[in-house]
Amino acid sequence: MNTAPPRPAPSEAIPSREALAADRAAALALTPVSRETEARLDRFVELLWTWQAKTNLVSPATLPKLWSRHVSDSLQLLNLAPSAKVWMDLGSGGGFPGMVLACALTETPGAMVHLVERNGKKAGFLREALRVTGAPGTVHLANIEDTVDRVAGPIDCVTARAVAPLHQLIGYAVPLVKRGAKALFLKGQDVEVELTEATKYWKIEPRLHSSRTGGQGWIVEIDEIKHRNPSTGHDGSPL
Ligand SMILES: C[S@@+](CC[C@H](N)C(=O)[O-])C[C@H]1O[C@@H](n2cnc3c(N)ncnc32)[C@H](O)[C@@H]1O
Repeated sequence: MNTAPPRPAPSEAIPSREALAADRAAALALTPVSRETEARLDRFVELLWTWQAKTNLVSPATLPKLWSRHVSDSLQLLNLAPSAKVWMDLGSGGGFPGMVLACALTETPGAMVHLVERNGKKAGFLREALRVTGAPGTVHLANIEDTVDRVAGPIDCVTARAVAPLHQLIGYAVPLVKRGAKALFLKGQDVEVELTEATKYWKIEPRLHSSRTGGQGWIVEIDEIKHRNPSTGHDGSPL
């Protein structure tokens, strides 16, 4: 088990090794994975600690609960799409949920996670994370809008966390969902407000799942999307 001490910015509180280990244990009890996946996640988390000192990959305030707030939050998606092999994560940032999913799917034949990120430093981190973990993924250093239509082959599941309002995410996901993908969007406590806004533009029948990692989080699951008004743009906004 690796609980490498973090190298936080000077203003950040340094969590103790014990606190980090306890959070890791609690997270893995909530969302269990194989020993091999645990080892890959340890390598990923260690790399994230190292890079976090120079690139802001996650909110510093969440670092003491990195495993429960970020790793478990990502892993919980696997139960909602147990047979999905090819995933696309929009706006992957520091790798949540996409990089964690790639770590968990490494032993699954045919698995592939497309990580879409327009920030060069973060895309560099994601490439390095794929290298050190050996997880099956590919990084698209690009805008989501330019990528969703261009990736060939089937996508089973499209994900996003903390990237854009729901109506915009739905607009991004339309080409993928039309090709058969399931959308799983991690959202916070304002999910109802976001859903109300989204249904102005899109005909959807979302299923809402309460986050297993506690807090006020939700997962919005969508299998079908139709334009409510054909004269709307890619993100659902009026043309
Ligand atoms: C707040 S971060 C969240 C990162 C990660 N999903 C997470 O939950 O930790 C949002 C990320 O999405 C990326 N992003 C936002 N809009 C994007 C777009 N249109 N195309 C590509 N990347 C985008 C940003 O560069 C940033 O890294």
